[in-house]
Amino acid sequence: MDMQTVIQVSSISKHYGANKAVDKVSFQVRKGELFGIVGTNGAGKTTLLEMMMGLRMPDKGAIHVLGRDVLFEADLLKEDIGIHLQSTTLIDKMNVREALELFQSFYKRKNDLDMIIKQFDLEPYADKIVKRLSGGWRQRTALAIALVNDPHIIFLDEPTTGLDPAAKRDYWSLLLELKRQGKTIVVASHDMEELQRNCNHIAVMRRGEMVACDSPAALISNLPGGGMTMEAVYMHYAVESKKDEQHRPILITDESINALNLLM
Ligand SMILES: Nc1ncnc2c1ncn2[C@@H]1O[C@H](COP(=O)(O)OP(=O)(O)OP(=O)(O)O)[C@@H](O)[C@H]1O
Repeated sequence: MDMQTVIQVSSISKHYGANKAVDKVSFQVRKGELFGIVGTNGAGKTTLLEMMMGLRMPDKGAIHVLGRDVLFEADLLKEDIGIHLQSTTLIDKMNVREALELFQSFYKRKNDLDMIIKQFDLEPYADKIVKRLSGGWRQRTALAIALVNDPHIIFLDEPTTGLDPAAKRDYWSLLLELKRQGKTIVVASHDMEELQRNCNHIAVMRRGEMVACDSPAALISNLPGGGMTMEAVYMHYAVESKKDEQHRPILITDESINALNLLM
């Protein structure tokens, strides 16, 4: 791992029975990068992200984040990373400031909350109940929460899902500002245009495998059939063709055996 590499993922796998949620995936993320992960639903993005955060353990392979071996030092790592809540249900009944204070109490290193509130333009909302905020402001609050421990790396799992285009754009400009401040950001997302514009590298997942990983420009220029956008890259690598589906192995599960027994 060279000086600039802050995440090193080495041939990690996580299988749930016969389902290869993540299969032999390797890549690295450098300091200050905005690193994107794309893939269809169920491609393994969340499993991959949560293994990097130390929330799920791989069956095989190794992950080093900020020089720590995640398999053995997940507790120590938590101090240095920011975790973005996928759902705000947990904090729905609190006001914005209370939610930030609660999450800050979990960490030893503490960022200045007033500064975070100001940076995110949350001043008018600080005393408002999270549940009553619009989707965009709730996601902004969730991002602010990810910063309460002044982390080096922020992990985000589809943070803009369900937001309108203006709120999405605002959210991405916040991410760019954090990148400018030197934060490393790893984000699973379906916002192809924003990913193309803003990411240094993007990993494309399909059925647990990483089928491509490069800069958006390289991914686009290496498209065999041509194409000008990340959307085309996504359609080429991430979306299964009818032919792939025909070759997909049939999983024999207890449920399918029971169903067959019922038919016979
Ligand atoms: N805890 C679990 N137990 C069993 N199977 C799981 C578990 N978590 C994920 N899976 C399976 O692993 C595969 C990858 O799931 P994962 O949630 O990582 O995909 P994803 O790309 O994040 O999808 P989405 O965009 O829908 O969140 C899916 O087939 C999913 O059903």
